[in-house]
Amino acid sequence: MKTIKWEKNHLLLIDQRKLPDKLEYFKCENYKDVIFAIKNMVVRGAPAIGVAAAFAVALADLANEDLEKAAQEIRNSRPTAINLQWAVKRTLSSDSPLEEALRIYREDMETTRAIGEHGAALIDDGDTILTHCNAGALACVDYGTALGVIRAAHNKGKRVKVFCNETRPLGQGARLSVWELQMENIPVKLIVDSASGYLMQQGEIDKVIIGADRIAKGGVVNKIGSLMVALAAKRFKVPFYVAAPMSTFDEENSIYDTIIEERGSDEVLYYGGCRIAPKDTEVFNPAFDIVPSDLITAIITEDGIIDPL
Ligand SMILES: CSC[C@@H](O)[C@@H](O)C(=O)COP(=O)(O)O
Repeated sequence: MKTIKWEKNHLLLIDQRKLPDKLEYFKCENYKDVIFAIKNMVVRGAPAIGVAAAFAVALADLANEDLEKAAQEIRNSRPTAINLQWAVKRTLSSDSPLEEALRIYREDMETTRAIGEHGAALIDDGDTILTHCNAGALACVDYGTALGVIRAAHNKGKRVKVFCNETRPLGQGARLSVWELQMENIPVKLIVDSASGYLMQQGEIDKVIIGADRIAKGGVVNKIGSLMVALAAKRFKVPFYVAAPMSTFDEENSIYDTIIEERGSDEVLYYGGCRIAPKDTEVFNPAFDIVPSDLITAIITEDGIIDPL
């Protein structure tokens, strides 16, 4: 299964808004369709957003659009995952944006497998692993980063079990990670986000593995709730790993310079289509948080396992 497919002159994206009930592709015929898909989370997850953005530049180029203007609009579609900026820069500075987008696409598949290989060495037979959000095949072209490590360990015959945080407000853990792991026959249990500290206190979790939207000096930015998981992991001495490609590294800025995306209030006010708070409730809905380096055991990349910056 591929999350992203290029077909001759258009892009197909698994429509992640519809999972787990329906597996459908969303067709992007021009760069504005891709921007819509990124903003509305048809496609989400840092590496997948990067690959989609690369094809958005390619689509703009094929349609003879003003490339600088299109690139700026694509860059602005979501602010936090640095893979998006990285992919736009690469395709824009290439002589053939389509060739470059296809290269980024192929590299993503190689990278996630290399992350899986390196990370699987850290997993012991019988481990129970906690993950947050979805850093799986659906967040990349395929295979995944954090879930790629789990997939690789499972494929090597290690018996692993997974707890998925549901990941409020949009439920990437419940809707996407559980779905992916079930398809791979990897034992998985869903928990509410606030249960993960209790599980660690009870000694039920051997390792935490999450993905990243940005890694820079000082720490890692990832889905809101990652910081609370990391704090509990430190308190209960559970190793806390981040799995991500080198394209997620921001070498120029401090992690505290990252723009943390704020999303709309309806994501919090409604649950499964039902309003769960009084009308006119004020909401603050940051989509990401910052895990400081001292809470991170190691970062798993395609180049090997490294210390946090
Ligand atoms: C390999 S994906 C890593 C991160 O991008 C992922 O954990 C995450 O935070 C995704 O957030 P999302 O808002 O769903 O795009």
